[in-house]
Amino acid sequence: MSMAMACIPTIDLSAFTEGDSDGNKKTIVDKVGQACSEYGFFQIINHGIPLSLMRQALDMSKTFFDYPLEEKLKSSPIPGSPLAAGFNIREKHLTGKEYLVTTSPSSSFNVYPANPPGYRDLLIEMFTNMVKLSSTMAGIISECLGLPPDFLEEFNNDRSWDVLTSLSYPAATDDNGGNIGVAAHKDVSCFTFVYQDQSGGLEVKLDGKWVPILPATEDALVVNVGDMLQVLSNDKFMSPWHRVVKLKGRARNSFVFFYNLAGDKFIEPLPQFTKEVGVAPKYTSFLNKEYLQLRSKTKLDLTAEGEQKIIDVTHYAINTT
Ligand SMILES: O=C(O)CCC(=O)C(=O)O
Ligand SMILES: [Fe+2]
Repeated sequence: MSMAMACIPTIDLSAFTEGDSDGNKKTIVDKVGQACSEYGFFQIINHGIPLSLMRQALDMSKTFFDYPLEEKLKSSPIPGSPLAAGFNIREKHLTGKEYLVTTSPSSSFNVYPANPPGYRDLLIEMFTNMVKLSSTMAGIISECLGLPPDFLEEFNNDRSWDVLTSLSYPAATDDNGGNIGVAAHKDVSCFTFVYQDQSGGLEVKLDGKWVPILPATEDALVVNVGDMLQVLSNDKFMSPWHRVVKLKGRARNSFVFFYNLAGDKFIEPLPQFTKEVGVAPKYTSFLNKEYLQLRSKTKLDLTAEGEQKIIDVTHYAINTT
């Protein structure tokens, strides 16, 4: 276990976030590329998001989730809102998990909690910081795929589909639906950032075994590849199976940012990984929104052990045999 844990690298981004020589940037690009193709997971430090902001956001998030349900329900999503921005409690009876969704500050659908005072501003600041970091990461990932540095950001220049989720998981007890907080799944995003508290609980499946991803440092962010990068890169990068287990005696809080592709985009493997290199595409073209809808119908939390029940992006795989 400890050997496998050591495999998931922690990558120092300071050459990108603080300005540094191109030589150091190249080393980072190589490390990210290697982590993306081997594990689909890595952690980043010196990523430019201040620890004080992340701490405050996590603290206020705990305060918010500790409120009585009636208070939290005041921030319920506007009916018909596209990304369910606001307080959600969908699978409470199964996992005890609650979450608050924030989308782009320019969206009119966001529902920000009125309390605790200042939480709204912190959510907006977290979102804005995550977007800025995702732009840096999109550049790094473009480069490690051998694409021009601005490729992904130009391909995916609509930030209205990005989602910041603040999550609250209760401690595991014998009577609250077992130990699963989020069942095994792969993210539908292009890539994802996770800011987790010090509890642990996030796990990635490597060589058939669940491996914990403990925060490397208090300000470390976990990064994982999502389905969209898997499809665009024609499987050069794979979206990893992961899950969250609840911990005995320890509640858990996290912030997750999904750098998503626009819903009205048709997605298929890029010519750079197919036509131009003489490789057959592994996926048919599909409308992202359609896939997101399919996925939102599958209840991740209902299938604690059965990852095979979840519709994933292999739904669009071309059968080459
Ligand atoms: O809460 C976490 O640490 C991760 C949750 C997760 O995997 C997800 O929401 O997709
Ligand atoms: Fe996930």
